[in-house]
Amino acid sequence: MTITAAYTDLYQLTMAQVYFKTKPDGHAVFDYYYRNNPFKGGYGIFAGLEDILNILENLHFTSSDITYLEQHGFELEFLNYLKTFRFNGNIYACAEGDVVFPNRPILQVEANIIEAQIIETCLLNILNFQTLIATKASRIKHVAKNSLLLDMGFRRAHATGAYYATRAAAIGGFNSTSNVKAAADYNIPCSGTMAHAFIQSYDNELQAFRDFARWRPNKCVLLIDTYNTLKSGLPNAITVAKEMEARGQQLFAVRLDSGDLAYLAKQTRQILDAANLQYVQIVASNQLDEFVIKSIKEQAAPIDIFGVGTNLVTGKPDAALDGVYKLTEFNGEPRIKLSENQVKVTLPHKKQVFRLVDDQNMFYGADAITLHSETTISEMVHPFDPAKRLQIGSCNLEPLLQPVMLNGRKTKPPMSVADIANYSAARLAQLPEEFKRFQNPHQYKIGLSTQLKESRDYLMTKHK
Ligand SMILES: Nc1ncnc2c1ncn2[C@@H]1O[C@H](COP(=O)(O)OP(=O)(O)OP(=O)(O)O)[C@@H](O)[C@H]1O
Ligand SMILES: O=P(O)(O)OC[C@H]1O[C@H](OP(=O)(O)OP(=O)(O)O)[C@H](O)[C@@H]1O
Ligand SMILES: O=C(O)c1cccnc1
Repeated sequence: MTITAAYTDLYQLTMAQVYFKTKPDGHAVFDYYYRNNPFKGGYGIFAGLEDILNILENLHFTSSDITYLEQHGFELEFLNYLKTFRFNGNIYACAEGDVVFPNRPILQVEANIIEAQIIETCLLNILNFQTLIATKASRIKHVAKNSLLLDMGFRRAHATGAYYATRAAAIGGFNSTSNVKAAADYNIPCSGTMAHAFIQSYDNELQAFRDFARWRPNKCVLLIDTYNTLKSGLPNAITVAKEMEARGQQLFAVRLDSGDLAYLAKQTRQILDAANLQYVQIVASNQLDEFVIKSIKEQAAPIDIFGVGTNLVTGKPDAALDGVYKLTEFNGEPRIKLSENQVKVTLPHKKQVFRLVDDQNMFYGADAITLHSETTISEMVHPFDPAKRLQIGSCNLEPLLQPVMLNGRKTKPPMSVADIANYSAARLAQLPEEFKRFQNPHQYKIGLSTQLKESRDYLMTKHK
């Protein structure tokens, strides 16, 4: 499926037609943010930016999109407008791969209201999913430490989501993927082992391993649990490893895919070492996630590579990231959405988000939100408790929202997925450990500038 401008919800177009008729020059600012950290964790990893920018640069309605929309009662003048539709707006965003937190803008769209409205669905679709999966991947990376991570999720992903899941997983810290198409398009290392079917297709396991090693001498990984891991798979793999040595080759690894992975890894390591095969690595897979890998690591299992599928690419157990897109300014006037639930009251205005960084270059634990026109901030106030104030003092202030698209054109050359992943890891290293633990992580604070809070409070009173 090619993404065109029709990659949207119908109501965006229904609203767009009315904007076209009543306020065609309306100028809007929308915030993208999410409300809750995924996985009850302490942070998120922002991903999907480069993809959405590429989509926006080329966004248009095809003639078949227009023909389809004709059946939905859109009138001629609006359909003619859609024929030449392009996104010409500005986008300000956190860097892709950055560590992000709830209820503060991660990205802002500033554009003609028709354009800003039509792109909402696609933008949320791309950013919510990739941010969810990159966050999951970073949690898995956090516990896997120096072990390598292989994304095996293609077959279990929500259909074409696998493509973006693979990219997001790489941003979050996965080293390679089994997904050939995504690997090729995003220049992500591609790797893989073998399936049980291959071994089952032979009358005996040893011959299966021999043939596989013969035709795949480099990075050959033998799956050793089809019949009996320690009594059959491992001895047969050792036989083949020795035959490979005789040909001047090396078996790369064996894969464990069932049973007690820690116990089997320890036994396998011992037996391989005793056979002088210290270089043969151990891959483990089977319904892994960050909790199982953490436990396996605590058991000191000598696993070099973890293969992770379902739990990674589906973002289990969270079905989705709750990212939203809210109007904050129209024709230069601040706009608000009220809610019974204080946290859901939106923050008006085009804004800036400053990250506080201490003199050790670590994140201080709070982001400050200001009007876009404020270039610095010395004191921030809790969004709903005026008694809670923080003097910013000696912290450095990093303005997170930077122009990444101006007048519909990207402002920067693309970054490779590997560079985004390295940046993400460096940013995560600046986040203190208490925000990374899985159980009741510290809450990263949010503060408003006095001007922003006063304007927000005024609008709340005005609309009550
Ligand atoms: N040492 C371990 N510590 C913690 N969890 C483990 C350990 N070894 C395996 N697991 C996890 O326990 C679960 C075991 O799954 P399950 O009960 O289906 O067994 P299985 O070995 O997969 O059986 P099958 O032969 O049917 O494949 C998996 O999620 C696996 O990742
Ligand atoms: O994290 P997971 O969702 O478990 O993903 C990885 C699993 O996918 C494959 O199993 P599958 O049974 O599909 O094929 P196989 O014959 O290669 O084992 C692989 O062998 C792993 O067990
Ligand atoms: O390469 C593998 O071992 C692999 C790839 C996809 C799914 N399961 C395993």
